[in-house]
Amino acid sequence: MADTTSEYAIEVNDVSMIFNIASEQLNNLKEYFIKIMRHELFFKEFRALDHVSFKVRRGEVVGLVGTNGSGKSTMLKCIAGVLEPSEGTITVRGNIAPLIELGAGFDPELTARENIYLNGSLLGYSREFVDGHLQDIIDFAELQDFMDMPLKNYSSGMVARIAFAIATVTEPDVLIVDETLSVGDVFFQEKCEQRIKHFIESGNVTVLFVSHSMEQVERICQRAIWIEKGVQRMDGPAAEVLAAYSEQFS
Ligand SMILES: Nc1ncnc2c1ncn2[C@@H]1O[C@H](COP(=O)(O)OP(=O)(O)OP(=O)(O)O)[C@@H](O)[C@H]1O
Repeated sequence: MADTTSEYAIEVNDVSMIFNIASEQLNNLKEYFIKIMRHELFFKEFRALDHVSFKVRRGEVVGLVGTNGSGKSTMLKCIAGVLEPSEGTITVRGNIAPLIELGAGFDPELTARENIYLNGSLLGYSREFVDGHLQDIIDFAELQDFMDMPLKNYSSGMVARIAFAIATVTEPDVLIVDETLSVGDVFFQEKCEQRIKHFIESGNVTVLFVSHSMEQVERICQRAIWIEKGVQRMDGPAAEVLAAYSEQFS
């Protein structure tokens, strides 16, 4: 049962994520095993997140910004529970709808319709729930004529449509949106933004949003957190953080 007493939906407490990366380039698995057996393979630590802490209030809409490779997706994956942080703790209160990796939670060999059931079950929806909401999902995605086509034949934008439609068919407590939406066409992006705005207006949904479009972050988010090379640089009102972020690179 979710703890609904705290005012915070997300608490990130001193989180670091360390990846071990091979210190040399190997061409194939055979070379890799030979090196391992000979104890010749060395790893170096790479800190993708370095002591990051922040709290997000219930109903708050927060944008994560930063240049390529600065750790935004890693942060979202840790919050979604896909990755376990190397150090620190994360608490999420309520059910979470993560839209972080396009195609995650889908089977390319199955049809779109079958994938709706598969992905729905991963989000914790019962079969009866999906039965009752199937038409809403199909209508929102606008893919009625493609429901019996295997997902492997879908374009990335079509997959994004299905993924967003399933994850948002009911109001989640926490919605996490990585750049998955950017592969959708402008009309679909606009439709998703309207749905996110509707959630925001309800005041019940906490949204964590990653986008490289500063204009979009400023339009949707009240607050922004800037992460650069794994380090939290700034946390504050979206307009102020975005101004400092642009200033840095101008
Ligand atoms: N599984 C992994 N193993 C090793 N390194 C990784 C792994 N996942 C991510 N990284 C590294 O961590 C860093 C942060 O990556 P991340 O995807 O979180 O950045 P990002 O801010 O989301 O970037 P972008 O804006 O390009 O999407 C990058 O240098 C990336 O190469």
